[in-house]
Amino acid sequence: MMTLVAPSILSADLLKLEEQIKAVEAAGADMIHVDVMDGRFVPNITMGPKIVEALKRITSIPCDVHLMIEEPEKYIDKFAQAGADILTIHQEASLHLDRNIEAITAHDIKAGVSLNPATPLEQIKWVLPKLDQVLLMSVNPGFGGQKYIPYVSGKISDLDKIRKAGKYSFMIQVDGGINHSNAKQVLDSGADILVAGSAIFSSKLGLEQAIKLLKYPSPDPTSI
Ligand SMILES: O=C(CO)[C@H](O)[C@H](O)COP(=O)(O)O
Ligand SMILES: [Co+2]
Repeated sequence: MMTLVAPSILSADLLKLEEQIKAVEAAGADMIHVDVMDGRFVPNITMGPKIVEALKRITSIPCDVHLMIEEPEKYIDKFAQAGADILTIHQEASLHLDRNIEAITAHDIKAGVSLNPATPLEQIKWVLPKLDQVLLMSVNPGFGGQKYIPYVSGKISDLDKIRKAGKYSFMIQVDGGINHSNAKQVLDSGADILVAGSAIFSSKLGLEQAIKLLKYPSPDPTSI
């Protein structure tokens, strides 16, 4: 399976957003990851549907919206109408997870569910057949630039085994602390989509090389 890369604009230069989005698209980014934070589910506040609407005017790659908000049911319609192509909600924030997934798919867009690092896979067992994407957080959500939590690699491979055993079609997206040194082992564990913010937008290598090295990671990062 081809590795997909989703640059998180949380780490982009907001004053150069259009230029940077076009640059990552040209460099081979597969989707744009938009981190929505409400200051309640996570201790940070970021962007809303207006950003999604604006992005849709300047890029043709899918808009992958990661909702880190309480009561996501209040905003599903708004983000879908703004143009989200993939809408991911957190299991921990969803009292009625199944109903929320149905609300997303009713818009004919892809539905994802995300789990915090310590949340067991068991929590989403029964909805796996309904999902297009499972987003495994590999940092505690809220901020870019944090360190990858090593035990998440075991969780990725457990989910990959569950996917194979159940013949499910969801993609496994991993988000948080992904860089050129750990990308290969995250992919080897079973991930399909790597979300990366600081490893792309804060890279000294430039956007193009930064994306290329995530898509085709070297087995020996010290050789980069
Ligand atoms: O959801 C997120 C944080 O909650 C971000 O997508 C993630 O942290 C990306 O940033 P980085 O690659 O710098 O860790
Ligand atoms: Co994210």
